[in-house]
Amino acid sequence: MNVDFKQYRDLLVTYLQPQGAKVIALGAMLLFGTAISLVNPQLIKSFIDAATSGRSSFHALLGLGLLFVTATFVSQLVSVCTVYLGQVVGWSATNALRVDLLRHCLRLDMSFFNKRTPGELIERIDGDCNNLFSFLSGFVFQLLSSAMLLIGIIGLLFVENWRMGIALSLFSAISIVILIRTRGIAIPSGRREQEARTHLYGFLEERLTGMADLRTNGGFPHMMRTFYELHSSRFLTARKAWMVGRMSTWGITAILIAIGNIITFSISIFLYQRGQITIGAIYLMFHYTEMLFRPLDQITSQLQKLQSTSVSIIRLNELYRMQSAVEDQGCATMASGPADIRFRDVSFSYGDQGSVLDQVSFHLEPNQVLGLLGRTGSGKTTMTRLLFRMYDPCSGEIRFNGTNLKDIPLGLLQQKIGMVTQEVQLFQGTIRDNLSFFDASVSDERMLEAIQTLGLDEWFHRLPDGLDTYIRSGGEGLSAGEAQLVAFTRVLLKDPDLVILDEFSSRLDSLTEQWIQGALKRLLLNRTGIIIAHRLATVRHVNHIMILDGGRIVEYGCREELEQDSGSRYSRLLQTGLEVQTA
Ligand SMILES: Nc1ncnc2c1ncn2[C@@H]1O[C@H](COP(=O)(O)OP(=O)(O)OP(=O)(O)O)[C@@H](O)[C@H]1O
Repeated sequence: MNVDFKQYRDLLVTYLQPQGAKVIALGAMLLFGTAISLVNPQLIKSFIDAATSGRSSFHALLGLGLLFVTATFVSQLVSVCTVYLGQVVGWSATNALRVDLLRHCLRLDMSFFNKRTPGELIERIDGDCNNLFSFLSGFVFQLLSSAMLLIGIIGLLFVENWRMGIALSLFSAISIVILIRTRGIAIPSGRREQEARTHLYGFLEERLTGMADLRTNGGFPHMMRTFYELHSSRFLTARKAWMVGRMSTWGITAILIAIGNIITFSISIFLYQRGQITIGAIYLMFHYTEMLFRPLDQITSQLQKLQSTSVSIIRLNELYRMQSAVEDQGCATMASGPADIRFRDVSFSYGDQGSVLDQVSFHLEPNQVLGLLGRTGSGKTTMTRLLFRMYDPCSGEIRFNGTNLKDIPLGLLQQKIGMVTQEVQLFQGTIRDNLSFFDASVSDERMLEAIQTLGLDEWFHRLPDGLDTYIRSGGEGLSAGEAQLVAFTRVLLKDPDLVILDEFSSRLDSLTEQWIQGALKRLLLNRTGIIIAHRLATVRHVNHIMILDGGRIVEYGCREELEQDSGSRYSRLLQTGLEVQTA
C-alpha cells in the first residue's frame, strides 16, 4: 500500500495548522538562513579581491570585515532559532498525534488489547510518532530551503563562470543519484540492529515483570545467560550497522567531496592562468563547492526519511481505521440508586473458540448481593466483563435498570459500576493519588470520610504519612490486603450503583479476610453487588447464589434456601467444606 499525497497533506494540515504562526516563522527563518549562507562567501570574495588589488582603503576593508562578522552572527542566531522552533513545532505536533492515538486506542474494545503486547503498542504509538518527528518539524521547509540553497549555489557559480556552473551542475546531479542509491545499503543492517534491540527489551520487560517468580524458582542463571546472548547479538548487529552506515554515507560523501574539489581546482587553475578569474573568485568557488554537499546531503536524507515516514503513516492509518467492536452510541440517562441487573439468554465466545457463556438468564434486584461460584474457566469473570461492556454478548441482552446496556453511554455505565479484582493496580504516587486516581478535584475530606465509612481508620492511622504516604511502583510498600482496602475506598469514592468484586479475597489469609468483610459490608450498603469467589466464606452473607459450570447456570437461588436444601450443589459444597475449584 502506498501513501498518496492527500495522506501527507492531511497529516500536515491536521497537526501543523494549530501552530500556524510558529510554522510560518520557522519557514521564514529557514529561507532567511539560506539567503545569508549564500551571501556570506560573496563578502569574503569581495574582501579578498579588495585586499589583493591594493586599491581599497582600510575603511572599506574594515566595513567589509564588519559586514561579514555581522552576517555570520545573524546566521548563527537564525540557525539556533530555527532549531529551537523546529523542535517546538515537531514536539507539539507529535505529542498531539500521540494523544489522539492513545485516545483512539483506549476507546477500542478489549479484544484489541488482548491481541497486542504492551511493547507492540508502545512501538505503535511512540515509535511511529518519533518517525514522523522530522516530517512534522519542517520537512517541507527543509526540503525547500535545501533545494533553494542548491539552486542558489549553482546559479551563483554560473554568474561567476559558466564553465564552473555547468561542471558542478552535472556533478551535483550525479552525486544526488549516487547518494540516493547508496543510502539504502545501510537499511538492512539497521533493521537487524533494531530487531536485536526489540528482542532484548522484550526479554527484559518480561523478566523484570516476573522478578518475584524468577527469584523464588532460581531462574537467575537462565536470565543472565539469555541476557548475555541477546546483548552480544545486539552489540554485533549494532557494530555492523554502524560500520556499514559510516562506509555508505560518510565514506561515499568524502569521496564525492574530494572529486568535487578536484573538479573545482582543475577548472580554477585553468581559468586563473588565462586571467579569467580572481583569487577571490577561486575562494568563492571552493567555498560553494564545499557548501554544495549540505543541500545534497539534506535532500537525499530527507527523501530517505520519507520512506520510513510513509511506513509509519500506513501503520498509523491502519490503527485509526480500527473500530471498536463495542459501539458507544447510547444516549440514555439514568437516576442514581442501587442497580437492577437482568441477563436474558446471553451467550458469548472470545473469537472462534467455543462458547464461554451459554444462554445465561437471571435477574438481580436492587440492593441484592449475588455470590457467583464456579470452577476455574466457568465464565464468571467473563460475565462481569460483559456487564462492564468490555465486550458485547454474541446473542441475548443485558439490561441495567431496565435499559439495554448498548443504549447507555459507556462513560455513564463505567461511572455506575465499581470493580475490585484480585490484582489491584496501584500506581507510583501517594495514597491520595491512588484513591482519587490523580483527580485533584477529590478533596481530602471526602477521602477521609470514605475511609471512615468503611471503618478503616485503624489501618489509615498506621500509615506513616497519612494520605501523603508514598507507594512505589507496582504497589510496593503495601500488602495485598492493604491494596484491597485502597481499592474498596476508591470504589466508595466513585459511589457506583453496582459493585463487582472478582475474587478479591483470594490472596488474603482468612483472618485478614474476616477483617475486610466489615469494610465490604459497608461498601455494599445501599448498592447492588456481585461477588465472585472460590472461597465459600467470602459469600456467606450474600442474598443469592449462582453456580456456573461450562458457561451455563447450573444453580441459582436464595442463599438461605439453598443452604437448607440438602440436595443443592451449594449445600453439598458447604458440607464438604471444599473450595469451589475442587468441587
Ligand atoms: N481474553 C480472553 N480471550 C480468549 N479467551 C478467554 C479470555 N478470557 C478468558 N477466556 C477463556 O474464557 C473462559 C472463561 O474464562 P473466565 O475468566 O470468565 O473464567 P472464570 O470462571 O472467571 O475463571 P477463574 O475462576 O479462573 O477466574 C476460559 O476458558 C478462558 O480461557
